Amino acid sequence: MASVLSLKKTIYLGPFVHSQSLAELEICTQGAIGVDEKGTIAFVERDVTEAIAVAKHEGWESAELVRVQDNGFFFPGFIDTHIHASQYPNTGIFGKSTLLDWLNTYTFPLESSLHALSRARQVYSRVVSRTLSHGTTTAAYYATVHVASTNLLADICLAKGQRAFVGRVCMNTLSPDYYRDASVEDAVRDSRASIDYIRKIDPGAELVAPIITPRFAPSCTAECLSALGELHRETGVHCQTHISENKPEIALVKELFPERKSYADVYDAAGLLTPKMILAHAVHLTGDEVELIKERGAKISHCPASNTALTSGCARVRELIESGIAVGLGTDVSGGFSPSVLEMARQAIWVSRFVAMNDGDQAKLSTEEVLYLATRGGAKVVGLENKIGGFEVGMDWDAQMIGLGAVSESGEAASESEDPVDVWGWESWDDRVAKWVYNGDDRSTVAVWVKGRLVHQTSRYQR
Ligand SMILES: O=c1[nH]c(=O)c2nc[nH]c2[nH]1
Ligand SMILES: [Zn+2]
Repeated sequence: MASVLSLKKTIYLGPFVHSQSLAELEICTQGAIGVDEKGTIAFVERDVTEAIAVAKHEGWESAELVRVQDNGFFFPGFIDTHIHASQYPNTGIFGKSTLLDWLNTYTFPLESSLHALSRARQVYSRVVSRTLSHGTTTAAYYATVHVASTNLLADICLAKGQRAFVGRVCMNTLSPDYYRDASVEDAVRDSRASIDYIRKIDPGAELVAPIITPRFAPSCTAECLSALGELHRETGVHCQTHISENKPEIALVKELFPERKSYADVYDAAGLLTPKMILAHAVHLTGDEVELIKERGAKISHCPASNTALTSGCARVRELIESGIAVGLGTDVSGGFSPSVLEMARQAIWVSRFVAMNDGDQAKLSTEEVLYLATRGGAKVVGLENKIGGFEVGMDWDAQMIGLGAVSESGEAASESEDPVDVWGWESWDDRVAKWVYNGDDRSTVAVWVKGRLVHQTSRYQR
């Protein structure tokens, strides 16, 4: 990884957009954001000329200047709160399956094949590059049960400069013979080995941190969940798992854990329902479970594309948000078919419309709201809300430069790039942002920074 000390003071000039609250975006059309040698935001100026922005800040006279290109704006990096790095080759491959048969048919065979480090390297290099190209600056990754390849994923995130939580998957029951933990002791020993390794390569968790990862209740015995709960208590490491994704899964949990009041209670009894737990899906939670999750301070990753692809259901995101639970977005590759959080923002909007068709208009999520979930909401879910998700003094410069294609008076695109968004010049800024949300893709992501380091750029990016 390039040393952060090699960064130069840089002023990012031009429009910027970020969330101020769930419903409110700040759109500053003439901004100047100063980022110091450590990649931290030192100042945020609004409505100033370039010359004034530079002159106002002593010691910044020779700072590098990076200007927004192509009719665009700076936007905080996206946070993918739930993604299976190991499933990336299967994106789009799910047929008509639902969760439990999808796992056996498509997922376990692929994951088990990543014990081969050469294959793991190929898959993990690609998924980290691809998610960076879509503006994902932070990801909460599931790897596989294999320690060496899980550790390799952490190495790759660090080398490519992506902020990440990397989890070695635990599964000691109801799993295929060829892909499982042989015992609770193995699950704990191997989780610990991966935690130790990741803490060694990035001791201050500047970029990469471990995350304890029981796959989900059906694939872990009560003893295994409790042992992982104890490991969580002992190490203070974050946790991630799945909850209430589809109805047969919930019925199975009831059958496997008859003594527990609910699916959420299974995790609570194991000491896993804490403020550092990320629960993916949460489609069919009962009111009591929502209350329990809220009380414990656990977080939720909403995975709209996956929930639709595997016909799991439509999560009632408005209710979750209104209950006070922190919610972010997850691609859930490869239940989800796309590694793009922007696509998840769109999918979250669509799913909320389907909920609204039954429950009423208050269920609808707005463009502003899904952008909040993709950034500030996600930051809360991974416990980094003071560091990432917005443009505030003291936060890290985890950002993307968005470019939109200008159309000239003759009707031709001003640049030769095949930009997916045409801007005519007569749109309001709110409309430009909406056009990006509905039409943008990785071609709109001109450049991406994590902690001030340039980690992705397209040929359009010029310094
Ligand atoms: O969407 C999902 N993807 C998975 O890999 C998985 N494992 C358990 N439950 C799961 N749900
Ligand atoms: Zn998942």
